[in-house]
Amino acid sequence: MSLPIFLIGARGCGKTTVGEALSQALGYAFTDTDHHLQLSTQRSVTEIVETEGWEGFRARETESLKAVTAPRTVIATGGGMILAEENCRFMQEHGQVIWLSASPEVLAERLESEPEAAQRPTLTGRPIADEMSDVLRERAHLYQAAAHHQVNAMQPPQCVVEEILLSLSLARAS
Ligand SMILES: Nc1ncnc2c1ncn2[C@@H]1O[C@H](COP(=O)(O)OP(=O)(O)O)[C@@H](O)[C@H]1O
Ligand SMILES: O=C(O)C1=C[C@@H](OP(=O)(O)O)[C@@H](O)[C@H](O)C1
Ligand SMILES: [Mg+2]
Repeated sequence: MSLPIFLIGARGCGKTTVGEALSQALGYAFTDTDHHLQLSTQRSVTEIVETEGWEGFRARETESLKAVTAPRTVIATGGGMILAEENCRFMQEHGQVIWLSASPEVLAERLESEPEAAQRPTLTGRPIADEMSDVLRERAHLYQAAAHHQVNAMQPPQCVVEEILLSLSLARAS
């Protein structure tokens, strides 16, 4: 199988961390839509949002998704990639879509210990634990609908990788 693999899920679920490890396990390239955006614009997510608003960032995110999609590539997407129907359709049509699922409590704990403010400007203006509850309430059904497979992201990264590999090989066998 050489189709791209798209990792989706909320901020802090491990798309970037697990994506790198998964790409090594498969001998695939690794790319991250936010990193691509930062490199191509020479600006951080926070800077883009400050100058162009979330609307501007979301339009650029869609372009970034299309630009990085290639065979034998693991693609870590930004947490809001599923907000546009167009992005969901594109990922479903071009590859395998994996949702890294985690509770708001686990996500908030990870984000509090490593906020990476330049990558993650606030989405709601609320404290991080409340924000992650709000975000999951709004988006869980979108992650679910977009994904071919859901995996438990509340385990060590290498175990998440194993679970993804298992889902993909089961999908191949069926
Ligand atoms: N499976 C995991 N277990 C524990 N910590 C994790 C795990 N995955 C990611 N992290 C940590 O959570 C934070 C966010 O991870 P990251 O990969 O940037 O998530 P995302 O790209 O989904 O926002 C980082 O500090 C990372 O080290
Ligand atoms: O959830 C979101 O809307 C966002 C998540 C971020 O990516 P990560 O999920 O990699 O943190 C980044 O794309 C941007 O701050 C918006
Ligand atoms: Mg990321």
